[in-house]
Formats: sequence, structure tokens, C-alpha cells
Amino acid sequence: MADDTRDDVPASTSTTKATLPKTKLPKGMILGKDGKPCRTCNSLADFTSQSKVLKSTPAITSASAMAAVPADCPADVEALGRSSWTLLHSISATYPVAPTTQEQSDVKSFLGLFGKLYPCWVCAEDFQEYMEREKIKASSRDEFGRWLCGAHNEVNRKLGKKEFDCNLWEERWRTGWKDGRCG
Ligand SMILES: Cc1cc2nc3c(=O)[nH]c(=O)nc-3n(C[C@H](O)[C@H](O)[C@H](O)COP(=O)(O)OP(=O)(O)OC[C@H]3O[C@@H](n4cnc5c(N)ncnc54)[C@H](O)[C@@H]3O)c2cc1C
Repeated sequence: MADDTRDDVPASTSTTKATLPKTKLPKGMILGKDGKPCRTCNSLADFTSQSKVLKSTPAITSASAMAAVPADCPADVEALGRSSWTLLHSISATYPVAPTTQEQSDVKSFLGLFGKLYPCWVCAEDFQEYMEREKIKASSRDEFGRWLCGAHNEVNRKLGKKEFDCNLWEERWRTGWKDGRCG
């Protein structure tokens, strides 16, 4: 039977980076709440270099680790993020222009649960904190689309990425670019 844990890494009951096992880990490596390597919290490159540190015979080279995650492998933090943002922005793109009170409540409940269940726990904690600070705005499609764009930009900033111009959120996620390249 497939095991969802890895035996090559010591388990720990810790939940924070500060109290992780003593094994020498690559800088920035994030473990899961069970103290084992968290694939959905790290890039594939980091995840596989973790196994290099812990196993002297890595199953994958660093060059292949740098490549995109093959489509039929479990998602790393980046593949998971891209798919998740696609889902979230697509929800905003199909969100009603004038939502009912129930629809507004539904989208807030969805994001509340999404934030709790997101498979990268450090991402989830930061996203929950963001939603505490910046309450979800969803009284119209545009308002929700812009709120989500702001939430995504918060992560972009954290990761040192370029901020996205939120005036363009609808072209990116609903109508397609004005130059017609999206058909
Ligand atoms: C809720 C959440 C929290 C996350 N937290 C972390 C984290 O803490 N650490 C971590 O390493 N990764 C995190 N991620 C993943 C991270 O945001 C990226 O998805 C991942 O790094 C891949 O980035 P990317 O450059 O391929 O593009 P992505 O950031 O995934 O963006 C996909 C596409 O969305 C468009 N886009 C970019 N910014 C915006 C915006 N502001 N509004 C609208 N469209 C936009 C662009 O066209 C881009 O190509 C998180 C993902 C989610 C969904």
C-alpha cells in the first residue's frame, strides 16, 4: 500500500520551523506539520535537494529537479499555486456582476474553508492572516476580482515577484487580452 510519508526523514511532532528535527536541512526548507518533507510547501528543486541531504543517493539529479514537475507527479508548491490561482481567479471571473447576499456569503465561506484546507500550511496560514487583515470584498464581480488580485499580489510581494496590475484582472481571467491572442 502506498505510504503518504517518507521513511528517510525523522518524524517530529513539531509544527513550526523553529523546533524542527536536528537534521541539516537546506536553507528555507519547509517541513510539514508532521515534521516530514512537505512537497506541497516546497518547490520540486528544494524538495529533491532535501532528499539529497538526507539520502546519499538521490533518485533525481539537480538538473531534473529544476525542470517543471511532470504532469503525473504530486504537485509541488508552484504547480499547486498556479492551479489554485487559476481556480480562484476563474471563480471571480464567473462571479455575478450583482451577487445576492447568499452568493456573497457562499464565496466568503468557500475562501474561509479554502484558507484552512490549502495543502501548503505556511501558505494557508499567511492567506488566513491576510483575510483577517483585508476582509473579503465581494459585493460585485469587479470588487471580488480586485480583492483577489490584491491577495495574489500579497503573495507575489512575499516571493519577490512583480506585482500584477489589478486594472487588468478581467482581461487576464475573463475576457482575454485585447490583442486577441486568447481567441
Ligand atoms: C492562497 C495561496 C497562497 C500561496 N502562498 C505561497 C507561499 O506562501 N509561498 C510560496 O512559495 N508559494 C505560495 N503560493 C504559490 C505562488 O503564489 C505561485 O502560485 C507559485 O509560486 C507559482 O508562481 P507563478 O510565477 O507560476 O505564477 P502564479 O503566481 O501562480 O500566477 C499565475 C498567473 O496569474 C497571473 N497573476 C499573477 N499575479 C496576479 C494577480 N495579482 N492577480 C491576478 N492574476 C495574477 C499571471 O498571469 C500568472 O502567470 C500560494 C498560492 C496560493 C493560491
